Parts: sequence; structure tokens; C-alpha cells
Amino acid sequence: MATPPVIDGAFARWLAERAGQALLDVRAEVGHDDPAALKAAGDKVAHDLLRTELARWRPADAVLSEEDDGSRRAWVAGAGAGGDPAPDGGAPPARLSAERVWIIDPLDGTREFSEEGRSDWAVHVALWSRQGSASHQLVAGAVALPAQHRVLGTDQPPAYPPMTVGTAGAGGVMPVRLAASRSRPPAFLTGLVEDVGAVLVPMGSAGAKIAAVISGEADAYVHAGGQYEWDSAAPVAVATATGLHASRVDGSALKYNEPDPKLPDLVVCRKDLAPRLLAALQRHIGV
Ligand SMILES: Nc1ncnc2c1ncn2[C@@H]1O[C@H](COP(=O)(O)O)[C@@H](OP(=O)(O)O)[C@H]1O
Ligand SMILES: [Mg+2]
Repeated sequence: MATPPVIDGAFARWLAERAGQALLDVRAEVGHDDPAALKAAGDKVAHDLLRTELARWRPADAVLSEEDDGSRRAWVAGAGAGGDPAPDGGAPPARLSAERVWIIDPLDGTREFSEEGRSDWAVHVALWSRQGSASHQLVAGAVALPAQHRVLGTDQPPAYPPMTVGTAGAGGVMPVRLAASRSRPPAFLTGLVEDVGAVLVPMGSAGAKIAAVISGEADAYVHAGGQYEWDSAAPVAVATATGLHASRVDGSALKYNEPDPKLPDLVVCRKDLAPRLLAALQRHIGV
């Protein structure tokens, strides 16, 4: 058995790459005839692999995974998970007192994974640390894009600004290329696009969209209306490691390993574009 890297950033890449390969194998084996079966098989294979390797190589760390039972429930002090009566006496989840928590989305863009020919799906592996110095406290992360044959990671942050920026978004001739969900775009998106003079780049997977901003295929990613910590933790770790702006749509800091794992909105873009985009967002979401 191969021994994984000791350094957390390289370990995150190692994990994401392996889960990504397992997902490619599942896609090839199961096929696309039954999308629901393919989604379920992909979620399970990637989650099991990540959980097993984390238990083996980082046994002292806590894990928050999309595919864990009860992962979406908020912890409410004195009330138990989600405000329900607490059958366990109300003990908080281990992650809330842990020094280090792996925040993982074994398969982001599950819908696109099940659609033949699409490459906008990803594996997210992020590490949150109580000692983390950035406001998001993410200290390592990797995003595998298996069908794009690439892995982005904090261990080797891509160059900033992206190579393909050109004059886009700088008030020049090129419009801002705005990546957004192809299936659940924010309600204010049409108004925002008109206001900023943007062109829309619809895509699946938060990881794939943030990867597009990191590599310069898009200038910004805006989301609102619902998401969880695992949807953005790893791509935000990589984006900020490269020098990109990442925040809530009201400009406030993204926070991870919170009692409530909901993190419903975010914006990721180049730093030079952030003031203009955040000002436009204020007009459209009324913050
Ligand atoms: N309104 C919403 N509520 C909850 N999750 C949402 C959401 N909109 C997007 N997401 C989640 O964010 C991820 C990216 O979404 P999209 O592809 O639409 O941009 C998806 O993760 P999963 O594929 O891991 O479920 C999706 O489930
Ligand atoms: Mg997701």
C-alpha cells in the first residue's frame, strides 16, 4: 500500500486524486442509463474512500462530509441537533471541539457527474484548523476535476492573476464572465448580469466554477440561495491561496466548522474586480 504524503496540502491532493479516479471508474462501470443509480454509486464510492483513508492516516482529526448521516443538521446549544430534543443528552458533534476538521464533498456536481460527457464535477477535500490564521481558518485544500484531468491544490497554488484574464472585467472592452449554477442560479442573477455588463457562464459544481475562476476561464463566481460548507471549503482554500477574493455576497468573511453547516452564498473573483462586484451585489440583494 502506498504511503500518502505527510504534509497536509499534499495529502489533500493525494486524497482528492484517488477519489477522483474511483469516480471515473464508477462512471465507466455503471454507465449513464440510470442517472439516479450512478449518482448514488458515485457518492458512496468517493465518500467511503475518503472516510477510510482519513481514518487510517489522520485518526485524530474530525470529519464533516456531505454524505454523513445528519451532516446538514445545525447544532443548537441546549436543544440538540436542529433544535430537536437531544436523545444523546445534547452532546455537541466532535468537530466543534476538534483542533482540526476535514471538510469534504466526495462528489460536488452530482447532477453533472450523472450526465454523459460533462466534466463539471469535482472532489473537494479541505482542512480547517482552530489555529488557522486566515478568517476562513482553512489551512489546506484540494479540488480534483477528474474529467478535466487536473487537481488544484494549496500545495501548489496556481499563478495569479490567471494567464487568460486579458482585459475582462477591467472596464475595458471585454465583459465580465460570470460563472453561476446552471440548475439553481441566484434569483437576482439577471439583474446583476445587466448591471455589471456581464456574460453568463452556466456550469455545474461549485468546485468546477471556482476552478474556472482560478484558471481564468471565468472572472467571477456568484452563488446565493443555499449551499453547505463542504460545497465551497476546498475550492475557497485554493482560491485564496492563489490570491483571489472570496467572501459572502455582503462582503463579510466566509466561516467554516460552524455549528450550522449552512453557508448559503459566496462570491469568488479577482481582487481587482471585487469592489465593483460587491457594490453591484449590494444593489441587487439589498444588503
Ligand atoms: N439552493 C441550494 N441549496 C442547497 N445546496 C445547493 C443549492 N444550490 C446549489 N447547491 C449545492 O451546491 C453545489 C453546486 O451547485 P450547482 O452545481 O448548482 O452550482 C451542489 O452540490 P452537490 O452536487 O455536492 O450536491 C448543490 O447541491
Ligand atoms: Mg457539493
